[in-house]
Amino acid sequence: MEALLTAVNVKKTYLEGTRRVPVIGGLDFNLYPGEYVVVMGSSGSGKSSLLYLLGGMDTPCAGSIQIGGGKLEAMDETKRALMRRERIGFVFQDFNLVPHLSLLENILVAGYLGTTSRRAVRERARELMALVGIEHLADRRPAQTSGGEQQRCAVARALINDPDIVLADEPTGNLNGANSRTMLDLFDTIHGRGQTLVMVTHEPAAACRAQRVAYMADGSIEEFAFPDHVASEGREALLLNWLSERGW
Ligand SMILES: Nc1ncnc2c1ncn2[C@@H]1O[C@H](COP(=O)(O)OP(=O)(O)OP(=O)(O)O)[C@@H](O)[C@H]1O
Repeated sequence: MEALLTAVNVKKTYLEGTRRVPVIGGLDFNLYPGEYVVVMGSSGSGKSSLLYLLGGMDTPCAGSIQIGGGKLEAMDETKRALMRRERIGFVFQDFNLVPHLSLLENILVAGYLGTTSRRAVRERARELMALVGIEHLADRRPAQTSGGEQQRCAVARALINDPDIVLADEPTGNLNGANSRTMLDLFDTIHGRGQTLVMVTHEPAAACRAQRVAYMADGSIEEFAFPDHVASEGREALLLNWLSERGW
């Protein structure tokens, strides 16, 4: 099967004053259509940096990232913005909703940037609000809703342009246990509808929902795939064992 997204020998170095700080040092990664991949790694290992690079929100210092055959590094900012809008949905840990807009408006503005008619965007926004279970909160502003409801709105916003790939950066990091499970169930639903997912998480139990784990250490990736024959109860022990061998 052809990869939907390919990263080849990707490097990222940040400048801190005059000091160069290497974070990603020659990383390879493939994402196939319909996959659900989790990214793990210790704090500061570069998980968010990787997600920003994969989504075309930041550019690598070296190497190549291709989405659907298009090379991100060959695109100018306008083309990259178009690619992001059409192909990528991003869910942030801290929701990133516009405070003075209602939940519905937060979803609509992301859809109005595209070429779809406003009427079709409104219909889709209503459908997505129902999917994530916040249709009764359409007119509320973010501050008038709970963290879990805001994150569900952020997921609906990420889906409004029907992206090929949804990238989620610790989407349960600011949620309590019950809301976190609701969010993970929602990702299961989205994955079940055929969307390709990449989620950063620190939680092994959450990681067990995915098909494989990309573990970041020393600027590159090691991968763990859950064996098909292992029942869901056995997955966490296997993953924890694998992670502990890597000093997690
Ligand atoms: N814009 C930036 N400028 C300079 N350094 C940065 C920048 N963004 C990230 N870094 C540094 O790069 C390293 C990786 O950061 P990143 O946020 O990607 O890690 P992470 O694995 O997502 O961490 P966490 O789990 O704590 O969120 C960190 O040391 C961070 O301080």
